[in-house]
Amino acid sequence: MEEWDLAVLGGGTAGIVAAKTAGRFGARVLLVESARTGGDCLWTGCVPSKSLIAAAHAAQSVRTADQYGVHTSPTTIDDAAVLAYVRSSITRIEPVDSPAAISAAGATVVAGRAEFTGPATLRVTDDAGTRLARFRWALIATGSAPALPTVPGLAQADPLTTDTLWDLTELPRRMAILGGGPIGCELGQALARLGVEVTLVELADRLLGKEEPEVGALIAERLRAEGVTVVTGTGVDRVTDGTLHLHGGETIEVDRILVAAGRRPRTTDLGLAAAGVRCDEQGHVVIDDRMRTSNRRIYAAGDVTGTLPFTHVAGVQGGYAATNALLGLRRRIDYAAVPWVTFTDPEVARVGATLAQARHRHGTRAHAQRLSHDHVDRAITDRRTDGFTQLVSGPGGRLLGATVVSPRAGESIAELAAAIRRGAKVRDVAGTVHPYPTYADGPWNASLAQLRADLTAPLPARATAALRALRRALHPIRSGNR
Ligand SMILES: Cc1cc2nc3c(=O)[nH]c(=O)nc-3n(C[C@H](O)[C@H](O)[C@H](O)COP(=O)(O)OP(=O)(O)OC[C@H]3O[C@@H](n4cnc5c(N)ncnc54)[C@H](O)[C@@H]3O)c2cc1C
Ligand SMILES: NC(=O)c1ccc[n+]([C@@H]2O[C@H](COP(=O)([O-])OP(=O)(O)OC[C@H]3O[C@@H](n4cnc5c(N)ncnc54)[C@H](O)[C@@H]3O)[C@@H](O)[C@H]2O)c1
Repeated sequence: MEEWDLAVLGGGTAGIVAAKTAGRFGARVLLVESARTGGDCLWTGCVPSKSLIAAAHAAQSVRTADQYGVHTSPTTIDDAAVLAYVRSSITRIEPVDSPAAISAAGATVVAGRAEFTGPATLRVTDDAGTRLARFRWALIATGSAPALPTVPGLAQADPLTTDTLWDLTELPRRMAILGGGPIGCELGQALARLGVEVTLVELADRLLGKEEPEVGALIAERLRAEGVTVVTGTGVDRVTDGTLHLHGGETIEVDRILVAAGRRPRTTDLGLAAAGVRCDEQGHVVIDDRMRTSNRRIYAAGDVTGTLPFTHVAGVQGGYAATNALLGLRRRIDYAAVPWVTFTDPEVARVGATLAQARHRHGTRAHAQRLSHDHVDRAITDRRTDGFTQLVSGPGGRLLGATVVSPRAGESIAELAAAIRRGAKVRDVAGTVHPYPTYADGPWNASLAQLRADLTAPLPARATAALRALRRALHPIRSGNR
């Protein structure tokens, strides 16, 4: 039977980073991938969606050029060319995630399905048959797949998911999207900008329910202004012949349905019971802060764990899991300082606690400083004052969380993540000089506003008055030119 230091199940971001890390340590590493290395991010997630968003952004820039005095002829969208552009981005990034690149880092890549047969053994099934392998450590990195809600008639309507959307050769004229989370909002806006008549249906009362409450309303308003029909607080009762029947009795006629209603972990048929690996009620593999499962030889990383389902988290978890297993280290992620971005326009960038979460923990000592981007010069020169920055602080002015809504908000959030990671205070952000005029003035101006507010509190105000009086006494104004 083959023997490996580390066996990796799944060749998405988590698996690839783990395999490359372990390979570079000189370990004997096996990576088994059942579909194509690169996983969700490369083939069906981040890369195609951000490319579609780039095309949609170009269309919108042309459409709104008039406001800057730039006059253009009506925009025409060439669906086939847009979709070819999306595929070209995948092709450009794919070599980094290819079997050749993973092998070059010292790991062995096998195309096949992996499943545990015991606490330290695997079965790998490929075209040639099955083989057994023994491992010292293993990493479960099998990711997640789109979840289909149980709506009568939905499955028969041949709904699209983000697994199949990218296979289209032309865009439908009318599309309903079920789910107003990051996928529904990002793709809903992009598809509408590319000429699709989009209806976005969200079961909950607001879009982007994990963000600060005002974010959902702001994004809904923006989507509506761009022609998207946004329906919140209602679901779909059934689907018949291209018609969605909503809870309230309203009907919507569409050509295609895109389901963006969350994801489920890929943990069935992995032999987890035989391996002694525990899952939670949703099927996510339960891990501790070192990414170890209930079987101490087996680690898990990425979407399959149900922690924060983002590529950057999957990669770091994969790298740390490999390091912890092979070198016996105790590397942990500081989840309170992990940022993420929803790539709508404006972007919604977030790190750490919302105000409600901070209040839950610190009561009235938690505080939010909010700044409208009406006060950010770059937003004014770009005519993009529709965003805001909110800094959430706790006892002693420590920064606990932040939300930035603006163009390029994703670029502004990293400094706030670094500040939270360092345990910095809002006044530390204020004390850092930022370049003018940038969208980073949002966080900076918010922190300065907080500092000004703090200085008007009774104690600092008295200290300032005392210092001012002392300085006046020491430096009297003299008459004449001496
Ligand atoms: C439309 C969309 C847009 C997104 N945009 C962003 C974004 O902008 N930024 C961001 O950070 N995140 C984004 N995400 C989330 C991101 O794609 C995921 O968090 C990330 O890809 C998870 O990586 P992973 O390695 O955990 O899983 P995956 O990438 O899903 O990889 C798992 C791999 O395991 C393989 N596998 C499964 N079972 C087996 C088995 N038994 N044996 C062998 N192989 C197996 C699968 O084929 C797959 O290749 C987006 C997701 C979607 C759907
Ligand atoms: N920019 C990014 O980082 C990015 C982009 C896209 C996706 N992702 C990740 O991918 C994952 C999946 O995204 P998602 O948007 O599918 O999931 P999600 O769970 O974040 O949102 C799904 C939404 O669908 C709604 N919903 C559920 N059932 C419904 C129904 N029957 N009808 C109408 N609405 C329904 C839910 O209330 C929820 O708001 C997320 O965890 C996200 O973090 C990240």
